[in-house]
Amino acid sequence: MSRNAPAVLVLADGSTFRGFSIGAEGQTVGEVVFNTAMTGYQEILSDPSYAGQIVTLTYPHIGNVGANREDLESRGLFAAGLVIRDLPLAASNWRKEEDLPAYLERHKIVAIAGIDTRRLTRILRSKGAQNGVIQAGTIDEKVALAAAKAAPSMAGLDLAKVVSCTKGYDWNGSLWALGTGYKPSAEVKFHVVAYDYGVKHNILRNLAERGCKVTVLPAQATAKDALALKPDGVFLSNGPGDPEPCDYAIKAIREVVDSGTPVFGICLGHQLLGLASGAKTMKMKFGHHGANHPVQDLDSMRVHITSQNHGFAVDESTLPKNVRATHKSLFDGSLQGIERTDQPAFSFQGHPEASPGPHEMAYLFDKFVALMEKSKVKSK
Ligand SMILES: NC(=O)CC[C@H](N)C(=O)O
Repeated sequence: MSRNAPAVLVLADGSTFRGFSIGAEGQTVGEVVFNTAMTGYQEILSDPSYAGQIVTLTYPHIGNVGANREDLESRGLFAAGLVIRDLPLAASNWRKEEDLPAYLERHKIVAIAGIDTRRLTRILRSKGAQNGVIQAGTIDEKVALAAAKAAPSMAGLDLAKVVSCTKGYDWNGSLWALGTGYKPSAEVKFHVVAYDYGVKHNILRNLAERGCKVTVLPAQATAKDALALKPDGVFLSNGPGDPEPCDYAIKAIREVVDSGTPVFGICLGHQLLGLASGAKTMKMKFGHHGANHPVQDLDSMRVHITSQNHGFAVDESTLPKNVRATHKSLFDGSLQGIERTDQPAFSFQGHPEASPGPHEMAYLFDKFVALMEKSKVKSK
């Protein structure tokens, strides 16, 4: 498609934004959310948790560094669409392989630039996340509005099993470093089974960096499948959609936790651990999507700046007696972390793996390793 073809974003409430296309031609439908991270558009686009969502980036200049093969967080791009204010004329970076529009087109992502993302963000913030449609190339705003109105709500959608791997595999490779790129996995000390509900690769790299051999299993693997591998710990990944309909995962997690195996969950994995422990989850108004969210660790009372991407949350008022709150968002007071008091299981709502974002929560990976160490010693 010719660059600068017309494009439109229409929200279900009728709000219409006219701009130009910077990606594939066609129409895309999704829940429109905004992300305030100033860097990391490639990691965001390739985070499977964004399946079914059109992402608006509030930082105004997107595309400055182009795209490369290294900054992928999964096997491809998962966001349903991209909305930005301004695409710089030139992209430049020593790792750049192509520019953002070519990258979006190749991955068939419909994307719009040149709209007032501040107006859009204010609508999403005051009314809440809502469905929307981007059309690029051929425009029919009436059709776009009808499609936005007809799109299903994110509440009630099980997308984890849709994006998950279909076959288990062994993960290889640890964190990226300047000069070396991705390092090989560290010497193996633990075996972790990771449930893939839409896992981000930097989580697996963080585990490998700490001496974990990681076996990734599909979302619908049973507890028996996981425990048959005799893991030192089980990891529950991030992922898209509503956690509540994922009954297969909730059942498996309950059984894994009851076995006494150390468990660590991130984002969707955190919400699923909450549900498996008897708590309830709820849909938030516009969620948390960004890389600068203050979260307080309720044990140390320290405040950490964190990476976030979620539209659902565990409802703190529903926590049963054997679950305690460990972290809290200082933006809205919502629950950010939990820990079981009767089993070695804990979880975090934000993203300790960053990618993009600050690394201040990486201590949670160390906590998981310490739990595995302790339970290894106990079972000897
Ligand atoms: N990043 C995630 O794992 C997101 C979890 C869930 N889909 C939510 O929106 O809350």
